[in-house]
Amino acid sequence: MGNRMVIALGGNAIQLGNGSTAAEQREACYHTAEQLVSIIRNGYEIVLAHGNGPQVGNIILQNQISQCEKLPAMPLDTCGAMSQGMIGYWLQSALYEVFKQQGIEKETVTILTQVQVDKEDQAFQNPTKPIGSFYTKEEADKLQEEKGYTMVEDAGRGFRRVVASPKPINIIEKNVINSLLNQQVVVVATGGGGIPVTICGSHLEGVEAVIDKDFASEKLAELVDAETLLILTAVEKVAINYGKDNEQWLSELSVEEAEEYIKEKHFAPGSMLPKIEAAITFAKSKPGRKVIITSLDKANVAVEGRTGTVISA
Ligand SMILES: Nc1ncnc2c1ncn2[C@@H]1O[C@H](COP(=O)(O)OP(=O)(O)O)[C@@H](O)[C@H]1O
Ligand SMILES: NC(=O)OP(=O)(O)O
Repeated sequence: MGNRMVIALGGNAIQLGNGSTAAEQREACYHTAEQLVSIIRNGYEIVLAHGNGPQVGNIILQNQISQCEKLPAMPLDTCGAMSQGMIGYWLQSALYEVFKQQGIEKETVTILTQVQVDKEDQAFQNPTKPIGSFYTKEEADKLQEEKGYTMVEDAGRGFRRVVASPKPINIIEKNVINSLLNQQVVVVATGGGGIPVTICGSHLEGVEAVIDKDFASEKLAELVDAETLLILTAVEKVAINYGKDNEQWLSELSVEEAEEYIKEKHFAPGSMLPKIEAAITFAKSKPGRKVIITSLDKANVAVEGRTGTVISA
């Protein structure tokens, strides 16, 4: 098996600030493709995973605004599938262009990915995953009353809808993803954490949830036997005492240290915490596996070992 890497793209790889038009998000994806090209050129077998929080929330809203008898709103699993197709298209198109410009003979394909979850997962009783736009308190109260949404305050930035976020158990399309990697194809997979499904006999049942993309990327990295999980976000390194006077940026983090820092609450739930939890799971899953957390613009330098936070057993 070659040198495999799963790259989990954070929100800013697809959407910069509030730029939510197709042109603006395509521009962000093009920038992402430019940042990743030298890693791809260096011979890694790459799977790109990505989030979908803002996009799936917007698809749901578009569905509801246009809803009428002849245009029924689609359920959340189907909206998740739409977001995978849309973002996969933008990434495929951006990589096609950058490969052509740089004379790289590679193809990219997006796999619509279904991810198995447990229907008894406690997450269904306690929705925690913020999706879509931010609202004022008054707007949030109205949505809660009219649509029955659960709305919560999100890190001082306003109110957002939260949905269930069960843990990924298995990736239904793992074999085809592995085959494509063996053929040196760049694969976009498990977008938006994957489409959550439960297995009911011979039937896959889509469920109303959004899986965390860091946990899904970790599962994917295990199932394709990757050596590295590269988590790209908005910060160059992980910090302890983040945002405080005694903030300390970390270059290396052992699993034991990470577990201790979680207990001391150094990582914000819903943002850095799932990345660290995913990193611990992956680093523990097999000797030699490591996770790098860094920013999109430092991805190359971090893969060369010159920045980022490396988490290993
Ligand atoms: N301990 C920490 N160290 C570094 N960043 C942290 C920490 N705790 C919270 N963060 C915040 O978490 C953000 C990453 O989470 P988020 O924006 O949700 O991820 P994503 O890039 O996957 O969309 C960082 O940009 C940073 O603002
Ligand atoms: N599905 C998911 O985790 O998306 P975000 O990373 O955009 O929140």
